[in-house]
Amino acid sequence: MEELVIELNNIKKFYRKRNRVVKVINDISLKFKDDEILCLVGESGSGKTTLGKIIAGLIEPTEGEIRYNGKLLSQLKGKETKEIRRAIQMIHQDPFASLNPVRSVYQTLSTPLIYYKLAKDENDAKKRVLELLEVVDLTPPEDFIYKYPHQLSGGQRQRVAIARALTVNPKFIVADEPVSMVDASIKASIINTLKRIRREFKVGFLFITHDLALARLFGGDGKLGVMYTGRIVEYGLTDDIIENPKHPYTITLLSAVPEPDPVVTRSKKRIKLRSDDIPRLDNLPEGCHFHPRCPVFVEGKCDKELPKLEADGLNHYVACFTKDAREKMLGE
Ligand SMILES: Nc1ncnc2c1ncn2[C@@H]1O[C@H](COP(=O)(O)OP(=O)(O)OP(=O)(O)O)[C@@H](O)[C@H]1O
Repeated sequence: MEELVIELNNIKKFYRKRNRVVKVINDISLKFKDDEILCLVGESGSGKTTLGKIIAGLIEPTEGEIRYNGKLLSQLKGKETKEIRRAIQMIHQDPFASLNPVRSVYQTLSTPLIYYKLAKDENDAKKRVLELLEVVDLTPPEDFIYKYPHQLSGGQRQRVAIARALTVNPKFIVADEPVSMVDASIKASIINTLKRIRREFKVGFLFITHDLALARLFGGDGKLGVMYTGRIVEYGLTDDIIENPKHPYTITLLSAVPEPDPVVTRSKKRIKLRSDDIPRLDNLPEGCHFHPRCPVFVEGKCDKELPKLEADGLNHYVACFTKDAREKMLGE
């Protein structure tokens, strides 16, 4: 496969809980190539993980379609399906849960190599596993290859999970909050490893995080999608959105990012929302989902109509009726 184009058209994902419908993803359309860097940010419960799993083909949408190089998963032949599954790998949030406790690092990493016939024999598999451990900065690799998960720290386990994703030479990696559960002191070092992997292997990423500063650190040169209640409310170039946010929710998120300089932090305008409550996904408000909290909401409009994600500038898309939200919220 030369190039992989992933296309999501009007994706929805609903779960039924008792008698209620939980609307986790509410009409998302996106198109991107496997060499792109996309970050998804949003509060807990906004649907980031669910969207990541849909992209990786791990869960099916309730409505809408996902196409890989123009084809639906259901239209792919056996070999093609296997190829897509191999091309898109996922790194999960919790390195403790994602590794099998009774399998050594060697067993974890050699199994996919053998399954996909990427290693000729055991010797070849061992050589490749040692190389992969070097790639994820577990050095010297001989010290790690026969260890079990309980003998590794959280950060080391996450590095093994990254190596596992790399075993099958993926084209695109969905990294779901890959450093949220590791010690603060090693977050930056794992991010640096991922950035090097991005460059060296020319692999694209969907990087999921609730932390805008981290999105910028990893994907400042890529694109950013801001999610709220299962919708993308702002989408565009990461640096552009951070410098020039247009959606009231993005503006609010950015105003809450701490600055390294305490003087700047103190001088930053704190935005007062009309409410702090995130709407329930089984009882979403009519109109714009953000309107009950939005400081610039327009009565009779925002509580009645759901704004679409539309172009507002070059490569910048916003789902909001108010075009000067920043001026109104920050006085800029
Ligand atoms: N299998 C499921 N059944 C019912 N509800 C689910 C299921 N999976 C996810 N949800 C709900 O969907 C919502 C979005 O979950 P998701 O994990 O995608 O959000 P998220 O933005 O990644 O949040 P977090 O940062 O906390 O992981 C949550 O309210 C969650 O409880």
